Amino acid sequence: MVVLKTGLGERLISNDVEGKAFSELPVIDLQRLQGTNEDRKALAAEIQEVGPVFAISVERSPPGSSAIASGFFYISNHGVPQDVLDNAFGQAKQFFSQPMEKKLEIDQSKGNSFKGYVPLKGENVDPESRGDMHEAVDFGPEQGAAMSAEQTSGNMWPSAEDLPDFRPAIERAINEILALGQRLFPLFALALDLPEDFFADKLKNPGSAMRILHYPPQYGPVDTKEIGIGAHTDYECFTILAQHGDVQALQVLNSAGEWVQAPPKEGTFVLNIGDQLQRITNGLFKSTVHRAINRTGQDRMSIPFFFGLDYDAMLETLPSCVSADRPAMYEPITAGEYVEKRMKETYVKAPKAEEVKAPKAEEVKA
Ligand SMILES: O=C(O)CCC(=O)C(=O)O
Ligand SMILES: [Fe+2]
Repeated sequence: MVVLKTGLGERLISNDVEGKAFSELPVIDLQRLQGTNEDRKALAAEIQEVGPVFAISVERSPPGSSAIASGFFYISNHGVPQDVLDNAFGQAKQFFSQPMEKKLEIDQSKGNSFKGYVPLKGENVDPESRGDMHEAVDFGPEQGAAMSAEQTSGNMWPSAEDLPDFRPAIERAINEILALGQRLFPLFALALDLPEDFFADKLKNPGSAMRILHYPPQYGPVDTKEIGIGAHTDYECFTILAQHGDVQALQVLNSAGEWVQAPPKEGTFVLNIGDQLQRITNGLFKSTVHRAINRTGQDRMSIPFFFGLDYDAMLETLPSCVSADRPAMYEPITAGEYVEKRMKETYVKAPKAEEVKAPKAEEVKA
């Protein structure tokens, strides 16, 4: 076991690379989201239940804590049409297949809002690691807010001459998944025994981002300090993750500190809880530690959508999550300030990226 430092404290993790085989991880069927109040309450109860069964965290919990939901499940019947995701992945493949100089036309360092292209090893989510073995391109909702006065909200798009269908496909995916996040949030309110619309005034313009990731395969012995994406928690309230095809790479930390595989499941997204929900619930909802290692020999793509509160909303501990033996653990901070701080930590530690190349199978074998 080794200690992982996350943005919200330390967690113990095993240093096994392969991870435990996939065993029953919960699938929550969202069909009933459109149903009666009773249907939605029953769904919220399912979200409460995944906590104790799939307690992800072995973090040193405060006295008297009991995780309501520790944060990792699949969602089915989510209402995002499959063709929206297929088109987004199709366009993503075309984007990543371009020559490096084309991709660097929208290099993230050209803007100041964490949007645009990030080459292999251009970021590093785990401070103990040496850079993540993926390339990525980041976008936000077109009408999105900036995280802080220092920043803009602007997206950078590849040229319409090179990739004419890219922007419409990606914007459609952003809009659909953003709307799914808005539909899901009331369930989390219900799971906290709050009125469904409790968070509505903090979700007028959710501080959100959608990434498209490409993980080249890694061969031979894999150093856990140089994997697809190092062990980390996400910064927002929850992440809605689409995985492309049938390529297994995502691993989630279970309560024993072991890595459990989370393979793609047709027609589902993976949903994991992030730091903002952990903060406002005073740790009742756990921000799930996860990572990705692509050892399949195939290229992998995924699209995480990070759904957070409005950047100007205050992350304040809910009074119902505080008690005499469970004092508030986190200082109030705006959602934008929190995400910006975590993003800056992620990018500054990465090595300079220009010349990092994915290893080829034959080079490793030689
Ligand atoms: O690609 C994946 O499966 C996970 C991506 C991820 O954890 C992230 O971008 O935060
Ligand atoms: Fe993540």
